[in-house]
Amino acid sequence: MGTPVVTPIHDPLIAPASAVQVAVAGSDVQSVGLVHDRPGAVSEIWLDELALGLSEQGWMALDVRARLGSDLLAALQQEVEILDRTDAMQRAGIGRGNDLVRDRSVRRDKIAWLQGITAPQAALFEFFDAIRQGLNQRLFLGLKRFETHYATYHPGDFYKKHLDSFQGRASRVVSLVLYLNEDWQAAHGGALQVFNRDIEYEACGTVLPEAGRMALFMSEEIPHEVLPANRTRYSLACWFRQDEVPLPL
Ligand SMILES: O=C(O)CCC(=O)C(=O)O
Ligand SMILES: [Fe+2]
Repeated sequence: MGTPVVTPIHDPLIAPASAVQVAVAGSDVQSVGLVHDRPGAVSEIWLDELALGLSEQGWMALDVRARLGSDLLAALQQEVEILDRTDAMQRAGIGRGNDLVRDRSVRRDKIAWLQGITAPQAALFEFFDAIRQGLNQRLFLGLKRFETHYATYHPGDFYKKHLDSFQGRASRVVSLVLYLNEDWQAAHGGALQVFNRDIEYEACGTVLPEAGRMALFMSEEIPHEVLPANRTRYSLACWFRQDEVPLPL
């Protein structure tokens, strides 16, 4: 069952310095192009499901391959592979500012923040913003924006059990992880282990990082862990935030 200790994790230092402000307060009433351009990508019924999963269980795993399309998934996969191969990804840290700790006993992944500038990223950002608006309309979370980074876990890499946000910080409120690995088998390790929000040492779900799988959970409530991978593991993490500008914790 692993260690019963939950390590609350601050935001990483390598904050998106030029984070794209994708949302402007009050813009929730506007509809998102994606909803109209690609019917079915983000439907009202699907958003209802997400809101229900988050409010009832605090987390859920689902398949979004058909919603995003295989071409977009493949394009994102290609981007992260290139970033990884060209050493453009930086070792992820824990904490912010002077408190940053690159503690390799806690997490070993490498990350690169997305700016939403390339065509695949722009399409993805549209998808994320439709989710942000849909959750706001249903759960009144007041999510102002999101930030997102690619992550690579090389063989042996892991991320120990943690929470993505401290309770009451009103920073990261909802976490989303999208996986980008074709043909991922259980034997490859690297699963996301999700723990019960009330009984922190009780594992309540496992998500294999197969391309098109998506995990969604409440950042302050759901302890989770990335088990050691024994094959390179690509993913994309996104946090929906209540604060408008990144403030030091
Ligand atoms: O990649 C995953 O499955 C989860 C990553 C994670 O927990 C994080 O980046 O905070
Ligand atoms: Fe996390």
